[in-house]
Amino acid sequence: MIEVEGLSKRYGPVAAVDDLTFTARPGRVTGFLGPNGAGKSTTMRMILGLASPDGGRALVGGRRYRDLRRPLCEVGALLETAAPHRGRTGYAHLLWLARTAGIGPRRVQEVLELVGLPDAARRRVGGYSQGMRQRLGLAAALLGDPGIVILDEPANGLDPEGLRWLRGLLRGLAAEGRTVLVSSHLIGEVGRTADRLVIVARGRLVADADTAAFTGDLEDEFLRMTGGVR
Ligand SMILES: Nc1ncnc2c1ncn2[C@@H]1O[C@H](COP(=O)(O)OP(=O)(O)OP(=O)(O)O)[C@@H](O)[C@H]1O
Repeated sequence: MIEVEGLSKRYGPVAAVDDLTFTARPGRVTGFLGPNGAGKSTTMRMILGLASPDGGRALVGGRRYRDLRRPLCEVGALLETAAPHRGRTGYAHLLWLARTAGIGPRRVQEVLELVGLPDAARRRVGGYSQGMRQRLGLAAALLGDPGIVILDEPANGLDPEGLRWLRGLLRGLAAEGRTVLVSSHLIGEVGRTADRLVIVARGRLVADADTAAFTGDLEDEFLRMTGGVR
């Protein structure tokens, strides 16, 4: 479970996140949607202890991220900014991450297969396509077999086959009882996968409902809700 309660963060005059409250529950894919600059990445960074809130709090499994004893095994994250070293192979990158968390090499092989990268794993990351880098990032997020998965724009760089694969992966993770929070500015893509949609605009919550409750054209509703805030 991820609990965000009254979370706020300002950057100078910009209220990046403004009194935001929502919950992402286990066994569900929660889509975290909003236009560019809506505050999605800032929220995820605060959940992961990478930015400090000016107000409110974010809990993962009932605790603050920085209080987790084995963070990689409790919360897996894919962030847009977390780029692996280009000169390393995908395998070496994951092995290095695994070692920092006391995870064995067998799990590295497992996650590489899970994300469809076993052959590319011995090549240097610098030669990867954007889609392959996303898959490597997903492999890193899943390395510790975490019960909570937080993914910032995981669909970026994926081709249609990759998007279909990602949908299956996310549904599978939720079916295993994990909490899955996925940000996107692509409403159509997330609407096909998520059970629940949390929509933000200019740092504020504008909708928090089951996907099934959105009965009209999802894109029209999204644009209507996110266009006229304030
Ligand atoms: N480190 C920072 N310094 C200054 N302003 C920032 C910083 N990080 C984010 N912002 C600002 O906060 C607001 C929210 O940004 P954020 O990246 O969280 O949005 P987002 O919803 O993730 O957008 P996108 O879909 O484009 O990634 C934006 O106005 C952004 O310019």
